[in-house]
Amino acid sequence: MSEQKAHILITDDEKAIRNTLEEILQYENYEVSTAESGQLALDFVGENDIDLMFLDIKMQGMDGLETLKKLREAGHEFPVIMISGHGTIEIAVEATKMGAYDFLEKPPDLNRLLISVRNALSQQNLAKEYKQIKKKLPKVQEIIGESKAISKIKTLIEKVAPTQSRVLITGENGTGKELVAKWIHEKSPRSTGPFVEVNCAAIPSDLLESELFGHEKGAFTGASDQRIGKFEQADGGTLFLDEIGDMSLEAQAKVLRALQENKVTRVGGNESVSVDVRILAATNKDLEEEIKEGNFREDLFHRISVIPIKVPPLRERKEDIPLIAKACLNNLKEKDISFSSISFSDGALKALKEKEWSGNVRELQNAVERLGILESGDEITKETVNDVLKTRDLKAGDLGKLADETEDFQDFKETAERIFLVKQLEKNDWNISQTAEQIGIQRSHMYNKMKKYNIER
Ligand SMILES: Nc1ncnc2c1ncn2[C@@H]1O[C@H](COP(=O)(O)OP(=O)(O)OP(=O)(O)O)[C@@H](O)[C@H]1O
Repeated sequence: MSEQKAHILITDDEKAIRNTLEEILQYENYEVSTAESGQLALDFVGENDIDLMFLDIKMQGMDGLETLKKLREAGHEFPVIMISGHGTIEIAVEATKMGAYDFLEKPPDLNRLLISVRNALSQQNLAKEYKQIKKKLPKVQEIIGESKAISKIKTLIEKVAPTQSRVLITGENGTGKELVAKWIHEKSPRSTGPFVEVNCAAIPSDLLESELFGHEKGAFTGASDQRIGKFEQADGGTLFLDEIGDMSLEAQAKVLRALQENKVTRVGGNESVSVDVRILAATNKDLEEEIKEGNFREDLFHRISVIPIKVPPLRERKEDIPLIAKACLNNLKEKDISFSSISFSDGALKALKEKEWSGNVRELQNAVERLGILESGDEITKETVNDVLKTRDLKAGDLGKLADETEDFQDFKETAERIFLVKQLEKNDWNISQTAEQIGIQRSHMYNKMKKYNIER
């Protein structure tokens, strides 16, 4: 936007003022519109782009301050210069509090008015530029780590991202598979298109088909409207099929057909729709093993795993643990000022490195947050790490040890309960309903307990 072409709206119920301002501003080569009431101004900015508004304070009907309030409530962020013949300091202060850029008294002094306009517009330009730059900055969390394994993955991402190849990302839970998928999208020519994720394990198999391919109105009970599926949503971008190893054989057959034909048919529909989608998939299962057991289609496996990327667990790249822990703490500091002065002692970082992180980076992230909250000083010490993470490391066989170490009955009961629940969930391959049924509690109760004890897969 060049300053000369800026569009200014003058809102004043006095015709003489509107005309004077219009003349001055048009002479300066601005595009000028006028409104004779607050309501008309609100209507106008709802339909037109403007860069600056002059707003009279005392008007019939909705006054200037109320109009300003409504503008801000509606999300309009352009600068507003208030004008008034009855200027008092109090009103000026109130207007400024509500986000007015400046306050001019009638009749406005020409020089003061033009300076205010120029300053307001250049500030507006800067704000717009800032927003654009921010939009262009990658929104994806950086992949932290300098281990050989992570460096290799970063190089691989650079190589495969610009291609159309399908990538299968494997690795344990919480290792960063989704993060890798996001970066492949971000660094690909499709980054301006959508990145759409489907967690195949979280959607019941009878609904997965409609989730992926959409449905026509009335296709099944409950399909009250037509809905487009994830394949169509991802048109021009990337579709990330997370936990693909958990997809039913029926859904696998349909996905295979969609991949072969680059077309999808909505559930209950007759016509197929062409889609331009790049597929990335991830799983924590060994798909070759699943094929042997008849749970995964070999033909689909070959289609999706043109480029395999294996993300190793944290225990195989221990040197990355301190780096990731520090990055997690920095992220927390950005989000929450109460963490701003906390840091790790060298001993604490070393202690973190020695822990078993079966939940990988996700577990480490949660642990760092817990440590940040529970540390009473400014430095997270080795002692706090060992203390806070102690119960987490206890295995079922350590109950005797736990009883020895715990003095408080409530503490003991809760820790034992946590160990029991994790064990049962593991036994049931983290199927929450199944676990709840097996141990004889309600599913909602199970969810509450998992939340209480911060249990995650
Ligand atoms: N190398 C890394 N650097 C920084 N953050 C990471 C790294 N790896 C993973 N993370 C973060 O850890 C969390 C878990 O990662 P992500 O969801 O990608 O794992 P995942 O393997 O897809 O997990 P799941 O199998 O449970 O779906 C995310 O918040 C992610 O941003």
